Amino acid sequence: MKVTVVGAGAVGASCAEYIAMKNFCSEVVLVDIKEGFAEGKAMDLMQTASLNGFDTKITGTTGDYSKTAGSHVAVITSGIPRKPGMTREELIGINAGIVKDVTANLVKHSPDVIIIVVSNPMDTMAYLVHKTSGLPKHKIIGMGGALDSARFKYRLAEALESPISDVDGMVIAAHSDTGMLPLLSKATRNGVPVTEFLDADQQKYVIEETKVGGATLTKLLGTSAWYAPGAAVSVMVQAIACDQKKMIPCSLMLEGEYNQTDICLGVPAIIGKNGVEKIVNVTLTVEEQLKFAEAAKAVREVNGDLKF
Ligand SMILES: O=C(O)C[C@H](O)C(=O)O
Repeated sequence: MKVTVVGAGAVGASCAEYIAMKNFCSEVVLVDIKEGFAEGKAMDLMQTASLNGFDTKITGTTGDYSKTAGSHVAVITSGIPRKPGMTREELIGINAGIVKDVTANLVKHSPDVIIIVVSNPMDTMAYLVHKTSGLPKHKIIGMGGALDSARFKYRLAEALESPISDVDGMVIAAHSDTGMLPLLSKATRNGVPVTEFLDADQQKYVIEETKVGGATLTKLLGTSAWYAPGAAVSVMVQAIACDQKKMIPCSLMLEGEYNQTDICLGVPAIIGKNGVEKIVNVTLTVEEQLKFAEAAKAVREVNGDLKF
């Protein structure tokens, strides 16, 4: 299994590192436009191989996409991250052009590739890849839900004062500060609804902190996060590489599911060797349905700024 990660910045390098550490891929190719940067990151990571006990070969290239030929999966992290005070949506002007070019280069050299989109605004960038790549829809997956769900579980465990391994929960809808929909109604602590443990204020805290999870880190770090995004990507790539049929919330092109059409939004899906094996229809409460529709409206407005 050959995986390409485009963008060797903090997020891309973190993706490559976690993928390699899990030792399920033969090769990871890092691509960057900054001269020598991807090669340097690849070499540094390879020098951890004997220390960390992995056999994945990591190589780097400065923009030579011929080196990515035959990739089964490609991860797009390219573009600029947000700065404190910015929304993800504000990045569309610069990132759309970059994501479009990267997609064309990837598909040219790996026509059967499965693309995982990380660049922001992620739901809109995933939509752009659908509109420009020519790939079938099961091969384009936006990374947001896996990350947002991990942040939800972190906040749930914090409020419950429980180990994270006791907690399960999922975030769907948009990967944005306002459009995320943490499904509190379905979150559990060892099978028991978390609503039986948390009062209204605690529930509100968990939901609000989850939604601004990325913004909180951006404020603390001065740029956006990388460890959890990298780990989330590695879980998705592993689900594909090992045909795990794992249920992961991802930003997918909807054609009627959740009452939406022609839009990429976060929904639970079974991820396996073909990419998206199946979208899972979860019954939402009326309030959740309304929030999902509101998130869709906002993403649609951002999508309207795209030029193909
Ligand atoms: O928050 C960001 O801008 C980056 C990423 O989408 C994240 O959620 O960490």
